[in-house]
Amino acid sequence: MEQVTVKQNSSLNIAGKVRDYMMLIKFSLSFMVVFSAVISYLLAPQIPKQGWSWFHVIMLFIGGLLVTGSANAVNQIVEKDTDAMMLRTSKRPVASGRMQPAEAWAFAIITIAAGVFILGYFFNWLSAGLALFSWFVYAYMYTPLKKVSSVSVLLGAVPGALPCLIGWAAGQDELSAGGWVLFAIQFFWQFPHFWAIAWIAHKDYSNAGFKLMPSVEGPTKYSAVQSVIYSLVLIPVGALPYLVGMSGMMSLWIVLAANLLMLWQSIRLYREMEKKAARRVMFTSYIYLPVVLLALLADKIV
Ligand code: HEM
Ligand SMILES: CC(C)=CCC/C(C)=C/CC/C(C)=C/COP(=O)(O)OP(=O)(O)O
Repeated sequence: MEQVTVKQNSSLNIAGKVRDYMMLIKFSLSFMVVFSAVISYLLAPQIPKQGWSWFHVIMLFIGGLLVTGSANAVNQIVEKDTDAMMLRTSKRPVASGRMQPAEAWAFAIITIAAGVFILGYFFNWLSAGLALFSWFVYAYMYTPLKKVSSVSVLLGAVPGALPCLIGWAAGQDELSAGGWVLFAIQFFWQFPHFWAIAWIAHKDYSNAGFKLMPSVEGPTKYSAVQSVIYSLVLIPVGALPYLVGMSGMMSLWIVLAANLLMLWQSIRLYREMEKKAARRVMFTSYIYLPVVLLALLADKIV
């Protein structure tokens, strides 16, 4: 009997540890961040010419996940006290005390080193350097600035959009127009994405002393109109891949439809001014990015 409980406990501990590390790297968010880098890599013109391999796709995914995971681990160490004050983040491993900061630091240092090496060795040092820069801006500039001013969101959108340029650079070994176009789409997308989340969690954020929405009062008409404006900006920006010759008519219409949906949901938020409407914008933002990126890739393959 004793033997069985020891075995059960150890498998429970392992499962708990895995769950903690998945939370430490914010797996779902990091997965999407790296997904955007991989699609950008496959969209780089060099790739079909050189031919692409599953090995390189997997190595880019692993390298990107290590770098992004490290960035999120540093973020959660730095924000452990404020994470503990918010319902949404209080169960995170470092904030809850299940994981010591020293362990999270060890993870963050090993993963950033491994991630940058993988990108540099299997792709090029341009993409590796960009990833390190993105890691630094997110962990050491955006994160500390969050409690100072909502300008932090503008700053955070840079590392948030850089995965597109990192993926492009991994394929092209240069920062050409296509990479910047993908960067621009992901850059502007982040504002309606995040402000919808901040709208829903405004009370949580204020309790922890964060000022992240366009207006200090949080969910106001001014904040809602910002989402409408950025959703409007996404319409011409979303046409850029077609205008620079990266994609065709099929994705042009799909991206336009996705942009109009984002705009419609933002307008409904402006009209209704309720959490329900903010939730619609948030879920639309989750669907928007994969739809747009996959449409651009499909246009290239088909
Ligand atoms: C200024 C930039 C951004 C900010 C401030 C931001 C903020 C957030 C926050 C606070 C959440 C909620 C996480 C949770 O539920 O605990 C979230 C969720 C998410 N974000 Fe963003 N985000 C940004 C950029 C991005 C980028 C660049 C991507 C991907 C390319 C992304 C993808 C996601 C995904 C997939 C989720 C859902 C994760 C989940 O449900 O656990 N976000 N974001
Ligand atoms: C390649 C590379 C290193 C990319 C940068 C990493 C990265 C995770 C970018 C996402 C952008 C972002 C600001 C997320 C929100 O973090 P948050 O701290 O506001 O979220 P939280 O409140 O849930 O902690």
